[in-house]
Amino acid sequence: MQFERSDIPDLLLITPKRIGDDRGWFSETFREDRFRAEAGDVSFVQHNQSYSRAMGTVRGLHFQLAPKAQGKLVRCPRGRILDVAVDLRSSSPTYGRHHAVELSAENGRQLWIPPGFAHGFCTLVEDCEIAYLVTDYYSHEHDRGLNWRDPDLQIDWPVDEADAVTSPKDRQLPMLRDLGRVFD
Ligand SMILES: Cc1cn([C@H]2C[C@H](O)[C@@H](COP(=O)(O)OP(=O)(O)O[C@H]3O[C@H](C)C(=O)[C@H](O)[C@H]3O)O2)c(=O)[nH]c1=O
Repeated sequence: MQFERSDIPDLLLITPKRIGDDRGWFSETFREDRFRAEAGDVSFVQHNQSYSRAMGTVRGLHFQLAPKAQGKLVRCPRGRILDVAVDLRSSSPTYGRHHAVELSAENGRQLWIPPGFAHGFCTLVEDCEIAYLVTDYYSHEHDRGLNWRDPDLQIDWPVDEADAVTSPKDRQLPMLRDLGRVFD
């Protein structure tokens, strides 16, 4: 299992090893000891999975406010997505900056996104699933978001607004400049 630091401190890219044989391969996709050695004192309480039918589906950019802020360990066991995390920590030197990475069933890569970030993704093929561990329970009351189309974020999405499949909720999310201070 390989851990790589990204250009945004605290965001980690994880590539589990695959042990191949005549049947296929086996991979340890999570080990608490290795993960905590790299990410610190993190524990997970919920596991999520979502399926997106169409290529060009955009979910996000979402986060939960404190005290229900969530860290997320994201993987794509089916299909291929562009996964994006935006730093919303007001005290961070990389506030407002994002990291985008392709996660896929083929590359087996995972992205660790600590609390303090907005998270979203765009599907690159049809029939995609993402599966992710989170460090706090879902709370509708604390659920917030940032508009994926915000030009200030300078995210190079592989789909334009007219062709993207999005939820009504996501289409009405605020721009970063209107978000205010959400994380210290
Ligand atoms: C996140 C969540 C949602 N729900 C319910 C709420 C709605 O009735 C339904 C769909 O929720 P939503 O439209 O928020 O799902 P996504 O657009 O996939 O949102 C997620 O996708 C982005 C990329 C994320 O990082 C977050 O985990 C999460 O915001 O599932 C639950 O019951 N539990 C949950 O943990």
